[in-house]
Amino acid sequence: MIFLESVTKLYPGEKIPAIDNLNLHVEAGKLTVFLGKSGCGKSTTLRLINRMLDSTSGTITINGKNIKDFDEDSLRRDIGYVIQDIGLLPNKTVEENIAIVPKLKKWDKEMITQRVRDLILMIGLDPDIEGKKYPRHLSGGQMQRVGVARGLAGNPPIVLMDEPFGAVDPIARTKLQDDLLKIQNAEKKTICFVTHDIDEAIKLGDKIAIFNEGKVVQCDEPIKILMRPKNDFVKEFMGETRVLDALKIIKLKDLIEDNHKKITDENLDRKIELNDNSTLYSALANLIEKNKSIITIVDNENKPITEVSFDDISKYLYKE
Ligand SMILES: Nc1ncnc2c1ncn2[C@@H]1O[C@H](COP(=O)(O)OP(=O)(O)OP(=O)(O)O)[C@@H](O)[C@H]1O
Repeated sequence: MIFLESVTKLYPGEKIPAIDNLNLHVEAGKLTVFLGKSGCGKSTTLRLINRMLDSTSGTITINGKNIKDFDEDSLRRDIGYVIQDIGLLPNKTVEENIAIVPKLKKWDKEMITQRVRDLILMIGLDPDIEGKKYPRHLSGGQMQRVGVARGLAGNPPIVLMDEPFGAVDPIARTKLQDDLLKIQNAEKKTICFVTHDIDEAIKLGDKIAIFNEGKVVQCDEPIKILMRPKNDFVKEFMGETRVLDALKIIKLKDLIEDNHKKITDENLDRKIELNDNSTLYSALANLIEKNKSIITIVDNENKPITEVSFDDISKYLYKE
């Protein structure tokens, strides 16, 4: 849905382009994380997409149409933009801040009130309490939430988020990430999300685009980035614990569906209860803890379903 083809951006007066012949395909309805070290061109790429910046060369299309052929104002209204320093208007309440784009889009009053209310609830605040407050009366984390709500308010199909949770403490950040995932599940926006936090990228991304020196080196599902890094740069960037990170995101039930074995040992001393959140990491931790090579998987009534060995985990991790 968003295609960047051979895009280059040379800032005026600079010798080295910030974006250098970059190619990227951002899929519709998915959250694509732009991940990379400081200065590798993530924010510049975001700003090229909503034309806050114009490229020096190359083509960017949205749904097949060159972004240069869109009316600039309507392009920006249809692309939500959430930044770390969210710039809420201080003289407007939370609900008024969130209502800005719907008002610009001339939605009817009732629709605006409903959308604003729904969003305030979705970001875990109370429309009748925080909704009536001014930004200076909110905590940093609450302000970030309002920034996210404001970016989504006009129901834009595309949302660009530039380190939106960078300035909050780790606990508030985890909650913000969980809420974003919930909202994304319901709204299925095309989101480009900039971060340099690997854990955040793995948790949020349907896809992760790894940036280096103004180029996208690899754009894939998190599991592929972790287990099939395209080159040494990606491998090193994801770090020496990348295999453990992969174990944490692979569901145990996926391995079991793929590899259903009969129970050979009824010893329930080495068991793990299967639920939707069980991962290969929990299975492996259990194997190590019990110092065994096979573990029995039971359902929530303690009935054995199957068994999983160390080898099964290792094979599944590396399967094509
Ligand atoms: N207005 C500007 N004029 C000149 N150079 C710029 C300008 N903005 C950014 N750059 C340079 O372009 C390169 C890419 O910057 P960009 O902000 O896109 O990187 P980034 O990956 O988003 O970094 P960070 O994670 O630190 O925000 C950097 O070398 C930066 O110094």
